[in-house]
Amino acid sequence: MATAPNGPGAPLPGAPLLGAALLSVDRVSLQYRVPGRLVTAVHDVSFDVLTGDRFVLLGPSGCGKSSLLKAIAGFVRPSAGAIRLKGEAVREPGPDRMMVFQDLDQLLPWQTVAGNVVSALRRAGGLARGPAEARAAEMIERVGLAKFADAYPHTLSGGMKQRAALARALALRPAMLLMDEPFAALDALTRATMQRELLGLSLDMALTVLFVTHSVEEALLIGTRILVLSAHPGRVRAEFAGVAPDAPPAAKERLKQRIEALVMASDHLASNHMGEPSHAG
Ligand SMILES: Nc1ncnc2c1ncn2[C@@H]1O[C@H](COP(=O)(O)OP(=O)(O)OP(=O)(O)O)[C@@H](O)[C@H]1O
Repeated sequence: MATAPNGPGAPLPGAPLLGAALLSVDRVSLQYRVPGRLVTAVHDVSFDVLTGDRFVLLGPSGCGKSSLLKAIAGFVRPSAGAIRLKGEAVREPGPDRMMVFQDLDQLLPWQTVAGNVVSALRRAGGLARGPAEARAAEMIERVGLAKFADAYPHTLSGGMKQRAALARALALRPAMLLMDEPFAALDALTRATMQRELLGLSLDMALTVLFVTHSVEEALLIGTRILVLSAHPGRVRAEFAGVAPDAPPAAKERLKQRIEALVMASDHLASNHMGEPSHAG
């Protein structure tokens, strides 16, 4: 486990009270078999996510962030190491780990916003229609989409589609919300609004969030902790405690510069080692 250079374990002012390790990623490597070779996506990665964390995986394109999230969601099996949620090995997808993707078209197009949430609650959550409809209405209200509960996805803006996807994920009351660059496809203004809303929701609902991004600014805005991965294949470079929202701008800028320098150094290292050790025959 990497140490946090700016104060390991110290809770941020205004941050949720962090609890015990909810998720443990222990020396995980992920490989894909493609014709004639193996592609190593991440190598020997370890970290813990605590209850109440907004834990950010930060790294350049191709460093294996999405692959790690997919493995935690249970879609991809590690080639080495172990992933445990509440001490139990993760073997398959489950409603305790709901994912929101970057893709703006992750809703079922033939169902309304409410229909999408109710379907998920009935299928994955095992709820009867009545309770599913009540819980869906509550979540849709929470994400600010009450007036659009009966709208079909193609009539919604990108931000509204992501709100609906968030409502669907949160309605299942997952132990952990997995977010794979969920705001990357939105315009800058909507992205900033959604980031603020996610922070508000995570505090109101005491969410545990694992958030993937390649934006240092977004990582600093969202993260209570930030794990920096090297370029392909991803390895842990360092873990940082985030900055409190009310921290002096100079403190934020200093941390931003340290993280940016690390990300740039990783990129540089990777481009000097092209073709090395990521691929094995
Ligand atoms: N299904 C797959 N089959 C083969 N290789 C894959 C597959 N998925 C990902 N990879 C490879 O694994 C590596 C990591 O990819 P991944 O998408 O996890 O990175 P990422 O950090 O999320 O990238 P980005 O920020 O661009 O989304 C890349 O080299 C990619 O080509």
